[in-house]
Amino acid sequence: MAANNNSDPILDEGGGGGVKHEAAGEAGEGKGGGGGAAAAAATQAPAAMLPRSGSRPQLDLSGAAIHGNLEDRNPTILLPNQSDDISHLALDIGGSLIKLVYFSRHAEHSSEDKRKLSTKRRLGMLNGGRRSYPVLGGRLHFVKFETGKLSECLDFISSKQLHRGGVDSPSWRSGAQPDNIVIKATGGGAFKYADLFKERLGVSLEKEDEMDCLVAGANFLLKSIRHEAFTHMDGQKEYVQIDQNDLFPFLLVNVGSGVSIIKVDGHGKFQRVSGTNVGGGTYWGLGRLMTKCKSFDELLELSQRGDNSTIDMLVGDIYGGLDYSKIGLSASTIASSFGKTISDDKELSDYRPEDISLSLLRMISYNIGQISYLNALRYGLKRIFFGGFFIRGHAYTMDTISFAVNFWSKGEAKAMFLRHEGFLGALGAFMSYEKHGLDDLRIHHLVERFPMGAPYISWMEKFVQKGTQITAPVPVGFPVTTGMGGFERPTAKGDILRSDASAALNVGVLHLVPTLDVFPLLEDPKMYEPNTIDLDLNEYKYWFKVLSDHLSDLVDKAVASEGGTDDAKRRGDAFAHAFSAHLARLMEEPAAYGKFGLANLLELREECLREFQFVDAYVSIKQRENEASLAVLPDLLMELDSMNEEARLLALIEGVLAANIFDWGSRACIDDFDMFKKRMLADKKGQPYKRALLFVDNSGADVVLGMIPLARELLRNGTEVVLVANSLPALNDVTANELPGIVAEAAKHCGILRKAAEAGGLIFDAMAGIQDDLKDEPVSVPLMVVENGCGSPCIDFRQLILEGMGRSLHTNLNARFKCDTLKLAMVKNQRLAEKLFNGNIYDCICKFEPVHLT
Ligand SMILES: Nc1ncnc2c1ncn2[C@@H]1O[C@H](COP(=O)(O)OP(=O)(O)OP(=O)(O)O)[C@@H](O)[C@H]1O
Ligand SMILES: CC(C)(CO)[C@@H](O)C(=O)NCCC(=O)O
Ligand SMILES: [Mn+2]
Repeated sequence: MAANNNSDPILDEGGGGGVKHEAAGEAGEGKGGGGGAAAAAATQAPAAMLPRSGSRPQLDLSGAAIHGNLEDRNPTILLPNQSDDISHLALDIGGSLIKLVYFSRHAEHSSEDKRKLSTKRRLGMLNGGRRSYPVLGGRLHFVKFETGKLSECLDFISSKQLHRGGVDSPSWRSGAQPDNIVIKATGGGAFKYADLFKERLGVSLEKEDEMDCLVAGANFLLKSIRHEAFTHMDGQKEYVQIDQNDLFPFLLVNVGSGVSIIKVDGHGKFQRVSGTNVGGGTYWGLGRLMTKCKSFDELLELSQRGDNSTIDMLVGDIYGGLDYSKIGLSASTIASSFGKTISDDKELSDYRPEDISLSLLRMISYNIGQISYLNALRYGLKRIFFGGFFIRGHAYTMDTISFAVNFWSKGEAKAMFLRHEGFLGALGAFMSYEKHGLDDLRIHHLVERFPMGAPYISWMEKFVQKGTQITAPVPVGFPVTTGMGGFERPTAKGDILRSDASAALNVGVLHLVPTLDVFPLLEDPKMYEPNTIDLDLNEYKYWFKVLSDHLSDLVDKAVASEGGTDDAKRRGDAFAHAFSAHLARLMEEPAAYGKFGLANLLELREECLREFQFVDAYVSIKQRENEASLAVLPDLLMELDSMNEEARLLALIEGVLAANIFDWGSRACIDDFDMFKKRMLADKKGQPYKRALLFVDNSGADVVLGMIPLARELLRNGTEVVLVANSLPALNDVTANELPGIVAEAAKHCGILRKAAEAGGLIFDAMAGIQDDLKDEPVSVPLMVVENGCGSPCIDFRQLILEGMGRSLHTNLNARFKCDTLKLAMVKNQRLAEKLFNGNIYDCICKFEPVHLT
């Protein structure tokens, strides 16, 4: 039988089984599947399309008019009442920083030709004028500016035309000048700078209450963003699982320039119960005066090398080196911040700026923690969420606040932090646009695809210029907390303070993917975890090395796929820098972006490529492999047809697994083939599967000689087949756009495929004029193609556009479904084979999991 000779070009360790065995030395690593494919079959047909939310922006065609020359072939159509492209920007203008949240819709890729578009139309991917191509939904970006540099912010808005809905918006393209653009804004600056915005950008700021916005933003984040909240104690970050039904009440402490303390009882139900004027502005203000630091980050960084005992009066200083244990104070506890400076006969310049900064930071953080606790106590609250940019993701700040809360509450109350810490108000203002209908977003509608950080994406041009300056953050010491209310002096190991540029990597660009939903056939969506193995630090190191080793090869391919132009080279460089920065960031702190599995890591790379406008790095490689495989398909089909049914089924499964390399000593580490065969042969006796979902993986032999023949067998048995493929290119994975063309080619050699593809609307009269004998092929069940909503080598079933089973090794090996499931994969990674099965590279998995009817 035919060899399944292709492999994932980067991920598979062996560089491919069978014919194209490029020696195990090729460093790629496996996303797992040789066939890498899996099929799920349901005796009940699942719902074809998930319902869309009713409150999404609708296309408002009223008053539509042609704008420009009527003789043009494609004149711009002006939709004066189409508002959802406008409500794209919201601001929070605080005393120290301006925060922007803006939404960018993805335009159809200009490289997308008409043929592809018409394929999509046929596949129902264009939905009543609204794009449903998932990654085209849009993104939420987060950017901040110093309030003192307001004009930079205005330039940014203006250069991106954010106030007019972005450069892709109809109003921008048509050159229309809506005379009354209104932008939601909160924070004091919404009042203070309203005139300036009108003057410079011609926009009116619609003021939203600051506290309303803080609460709306916090509630939204806690409800919709996975791994948003975390605790930080003794240098350890831990994500908190938020129970949606048990979120309220909580205390929200926003540490901006000043501090607001709010008791939150529900959506829109809250009370500002306290505040303190000793906040972020105090630390930065006093710090600037006393240290001559030029930036907040510089001040924070200084603190990391500080020793506050030269400045603070400690309990031990007062008690002659002793603890005051009777009231629970250790000798190292600060008795009086800055107290030591009263007795020394010293000038400011005699103190180290490092020590000053640390004393200040401890004083203010501790104080905020303590006041927060007291307010929690007032209302009997156990959970305190801290936001605001004073936190700055800084380990020592968070540890100090947590320490104070923990110490004074005797462990009763918990301090938690938010990844989007400083953007609560801006997000709340953004949410207040009623018309955009984001209010009912559920957790899987907003996918933090990967956190490039706004500066990287939004100003790619800038990034490209500055790319080489972005260096991996340098670890520096951070103080470790000890018991009894005190902190020891900083030790050499520990956390880091990142430059502002790389700190932006902390916050992800949120992709709004309105059509995504949880796969309805998952047995238990709550318990579902796509990643088969946890990435501990060792695993991380291993994968980072693999990905780093492949980077230059990938860049070469990506640049070549864009014609090798200077522009492509520039983007290739920028991609390499950005991706390396992410890897470096994750190496230091694997949890920096929330819990991060292998699937996320691989997706990050794909997303990163797309950010730098590499649409499909493997396009020509995929084409070549498809053509080569299609050329041998007729022979394979003939060979298969000459076999008896049992032998054919085995050959088909082996075909998916590239089983010819069994000869080289590989074995099946999971082998449920006999069970599967039994079920399949029972098909014949009148209970064929109604529908099977085949999750296809690689282009070339994998899909053409593996999955398509398997699909054909199912069709022959009367089972409808849905080929589920990636929505966007990822490595050499076949995409939903490419599949119809491949199926049409394959159908030239096979009546079963042809009739089924016609029944499924995949091909129309493709064979008109071609005569062959279809008498033996009474198939009328359809063969269909759907996209899965993914653009990654792995699949997360919480984020799927349609039903299906998943790639079956790195992700989903352990996932359980409500339908019979067959997971087929070849383990093309020695490490994984050993870890999971005590097996070897090229071992195969044929895992059949029937649903046991009870
Ligand atoms: N790059 C930065 N520049 C200035 N301050 C920063 C920076 N990064 C973090 N900070 C800290 O964050 C604080 C501002 O936080 P935030 O943006 O949440 O408040 P704000 O909205 O400006 O203030 P307020 O809400 O009181 O009006 C600063 O006072 C400072 O302590
Ligand atoms: C005045 C605001 C609300 C402006 O954001 C903030 O800076 C703050 O809460 N300051 C503390 C004021 C107080 O309650 O003492
Ligand atoms: Mn603020």
